[in-house]
Order: sequence, then C-alpha cells, then structure tokens
Amino acid sequence: MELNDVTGLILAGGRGSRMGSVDKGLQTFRGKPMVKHAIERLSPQVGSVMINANQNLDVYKGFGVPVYPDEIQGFAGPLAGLQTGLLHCRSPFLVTVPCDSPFFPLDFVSEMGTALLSENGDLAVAVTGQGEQEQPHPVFCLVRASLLPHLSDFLQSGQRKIDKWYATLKVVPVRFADENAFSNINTLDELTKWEERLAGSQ
Ligand SMILES: Nc1nc2c(ncn2[C@@H]2O[C@H](COP(=O)(O)OP(=O)(O)OP(=O)(O)O)[C@@H](O)[C@H]2O)c(=O)[nH]1
Ligand SMILES: [Mg+2]
Repeated sequence: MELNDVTGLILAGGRGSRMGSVDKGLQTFRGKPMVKHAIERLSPQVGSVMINANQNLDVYKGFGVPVYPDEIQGFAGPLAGLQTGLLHCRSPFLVTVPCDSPFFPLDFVSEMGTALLSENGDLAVAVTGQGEQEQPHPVFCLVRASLLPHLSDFLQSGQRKIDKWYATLKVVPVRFADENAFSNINTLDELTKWEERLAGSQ
C-alpha cells in the first residue's frame, strides 16, 4: 500500500466529557495539544491528514489540516466521525486514530495495510494482548473508502454501535506487541499520571 493510497483521519468529534469541560483533543499533554501529537505521528504514515471535530472548529483549523464536523448531528459516536471522513476521503483507503492516544506505533499504517491487503478484508482493526487478554481497539482502523454507502445505510437505519457495524464486515485483526501502544487518555487524572510516568524520557 502506497502512502498516497491512505488518508488519515483524527477522530476528535466526541464530547470529551470525562476530561471535564475541556475539548479532549485540545488538552495539553507534554507541552502540546493531544491532537498535535496525533497529527505529528500520523502525517509521515499517510498521504494526507484530516481532523473530525464537532466543537472549537476554528481552533482545530489552526493546525493546518482540513477539519470536518459530523454529518449526523448530536454526537452519534465514532461511526459518525468515520462516515464524515469517508465523505471527504479522496484515496482508496482511510485510516482512523483517536485524538487521545499519543503513543500509537510509527509503523501502524504500514502494518495495517499489509494485513488488510494480504487477507483481502474490508477493514483492519488493531489488537493487543493474546487469549483472554486480547483487546481490540476499534477506533484504530483502516477501511476501504468504498464502504461509505454501506456505513451510511447502517447509520440511516438508526444503528450506532461500532462493533455491530464491524460484525457486518470482513474484519482483519492486526496484532501489535506493545501493550501500551493504543492506551488512551480519558481523564485529567490519567493525563497527569502519564506525564509523571514519562517525565525525563524523550
Ligand atoms: N465524530 C464523533 N466522534 C466521536 C463521538 N463520540 C466519540 N467520538 C470519538 O471516538 C473516540 C473514542 O471516544 P471516547 O474515548 O469515548 O471519547 P469522547 O466520547 O470524546 O469522551 P467521553 O465523553 O469522555 O466518552 C474519540 O476519538 C472521540 O473523539 C461522536 O459523537 N462523534
Ligand atoms: Mg465517549
């Protein structure tokens, strides 16, 4: 899969209610907004990056990449963000990362792309752990852009759950060894803990 075959979508369209009154993607982590961590980590792995956000759009636009709010109003969940990304995607594949997970692998997209093509799947999803510890990370996915009508039908029927939509597809799980690779930061308390834990490291 070539770099230009993939558009990167940063999912920042949630309410961020567990973070308090602050927009989660705009919350400072280790000296810069969380969404900036995501942009910097994702940009080298894709042809272009865009942001899905539903609040503070002008602030998000300041990061120099396109920003799109959900087509469906009312915080319909991450699938609404994915639909928005697919509507604006001009490449055959779209990859998503959430705005609150600053540690995802630098070879994330290439690993996902290789697996999706070799298995000829509809969608690849990141997985960590094994056996009983196995954990999927559904907002880390690589999808074929041709799935837009299928997703829109699903949302049109009133369904919202990401796992339910995945159950309708040929999903390729892609295992990553680092247990913390997809850790996300949902509260100010978690943010402080990660900052303390990483203090002194690069
Ligand atoms: N576009 C869009 N994205 C969403 C929506 N809800 C959640 N997300 C995104 O989905 C990802 C995972 O969601 P959560 O970790 O629950 O984030 P959140 O909903 O903003 O935070 P909480 O309000 O604390 O649950 C994040 O990247 C969110 O930005 C939504 O209604 N629309
Ligand atoms: Mg949520």
